Amino acid sequence: MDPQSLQKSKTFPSQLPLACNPDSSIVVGDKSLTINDVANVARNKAQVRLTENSTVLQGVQASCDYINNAVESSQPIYGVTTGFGGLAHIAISPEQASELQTNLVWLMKSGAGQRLSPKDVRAALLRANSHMYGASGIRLELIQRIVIFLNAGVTPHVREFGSIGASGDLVPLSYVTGALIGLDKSFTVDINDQEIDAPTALALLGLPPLQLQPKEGLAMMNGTSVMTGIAANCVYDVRTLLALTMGVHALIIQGLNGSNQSFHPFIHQKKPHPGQLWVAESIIELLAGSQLIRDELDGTHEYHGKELIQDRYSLRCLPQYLGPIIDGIEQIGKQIETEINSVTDNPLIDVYNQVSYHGGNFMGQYVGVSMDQLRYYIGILAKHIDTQIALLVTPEFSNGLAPSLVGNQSCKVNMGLKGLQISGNSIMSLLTFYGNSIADRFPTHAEQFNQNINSQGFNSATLARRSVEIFQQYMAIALMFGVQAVDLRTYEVAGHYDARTCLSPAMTELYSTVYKVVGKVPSSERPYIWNDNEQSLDEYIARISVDIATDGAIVQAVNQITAKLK
Ligand SMILES: O=C(O)/C=C/c1ccccc1
Repeated sequence: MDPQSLQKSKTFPSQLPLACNPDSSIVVGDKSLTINDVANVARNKAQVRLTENSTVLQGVQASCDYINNAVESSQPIYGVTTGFGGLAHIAISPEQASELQTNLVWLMKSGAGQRLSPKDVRAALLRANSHMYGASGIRLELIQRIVIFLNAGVTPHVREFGSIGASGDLVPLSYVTGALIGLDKSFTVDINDQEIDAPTALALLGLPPLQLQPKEGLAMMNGTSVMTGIAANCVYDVRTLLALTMGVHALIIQGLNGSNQSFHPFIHQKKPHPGQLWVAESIIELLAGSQLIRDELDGTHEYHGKELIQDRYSLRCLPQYLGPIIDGIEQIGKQIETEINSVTDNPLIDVYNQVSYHGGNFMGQYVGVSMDQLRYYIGILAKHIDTQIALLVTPEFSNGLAPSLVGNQSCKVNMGLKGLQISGNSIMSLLTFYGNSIADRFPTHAEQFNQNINSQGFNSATLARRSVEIFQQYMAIALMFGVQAVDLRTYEVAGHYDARTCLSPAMTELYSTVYKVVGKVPSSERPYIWNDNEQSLDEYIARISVDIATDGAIVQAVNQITAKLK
């Protein structure tokens, strides 16, 4: 077919009116979407609209025309005029081509376990982006429904188990598809934290139930969008957690009266890995102006014959340790963005040349392997912080801080942050355990041996989601240690506990916010924790971790660090 005629002759259903301001919308179908775009839609409810670019819209329609022609002329195309997977030898008549697609939704409605969070399902609805490439044979009307659901805050309920991540996320996406078309009352959605059935939701949106056409079930369900949506949200969260990790180290180094010398550019230019350079530069900025550190950037060595002349590795080698993690997470981000902007179903239609290709873009191996790596990185980030905390609480290594960072030492029953450390120790072990891989544990016999290699990408992503949530709890503990440590160090240096006067300016906002979130203000009289019986530390952990998980004030306090991460 002449591509020129494609552009001229096709007509398209008019766009449904959307309740949104098009200027601030995220446009799907024009350009590549970023992880930030996806997170913005998923968490901040940014509005979405489809491109009006006529070439793109014509491509979508042309892919449907291709499928319809193939069905009418009884051409054999996998999953359109044949059965699925290990049953792909079964011929399907044109009369049953539509029923085949609806049936796929029913047979894949076999998920188990809890529901995924609305923000992860919303991220998955960026499947619309994949369909706008015009290679899937799915009607614009169905793609528009995804956008309508997103903008109206209607989120299909999807279960946490059921995808091996090979033929994409068939089981999870069956729930999305069934809800979009209003197939049955057993498909349910969330609207404003309320559960309603999908047909009722469609009625509220003023939409009729939709009959799937040939290829449309496969196009909707045979892709990586759920694992990719979860992964995008996890990468977004981990960038925040990386920035907070830098903040925690900057507090702890000050608490330990560490030196800034090991971050000198001379050292890192001699081993110029991008991540290592970035960490060293950033830590120098985060420590600048502190009265709590040993300022040795000029090459002098403060030495009184008592302490080691140089810091222990968890401080001195911080850029070399964190560098590969920074670089690795940047690489993961790039891979997830490529996956977001990919067509991940099968077969794919080349409307320009009027052919279709059998392939396997639904294999979620990039997500599986990258989320394995993400969890591994989270584990070793936590282990590093755990080591720093061990230095803080042990007088032999803390350069003069009270054991277990006890606040009021005159009260002998005070044991300080002992419980908090043990709680953190228990979480760190979990995080390193979650760092184990799952991509290599795939069943080799799945689906009549058709899916005999598979990615586990969905499981890897849901494990990453859990690992992120646990790390948020851990981060709350780490921040409490950092704040208590700088308060106690301030007392050593200045004879009072208000660290704002001695701390590096770059760290004062994070410091003050960790106070504010638990309803306290820094004071010269007392550190963050004074007597053990004056507060419930578990409530502090809960408040701080909720703030982190909801992009609250603590996250805003490290915005400048996050902005420098790619
Ligand atoms: O082999 C494929 O391309 C797809 C397999 C499959 C299996 C079951 C349902 C849908 C797709």
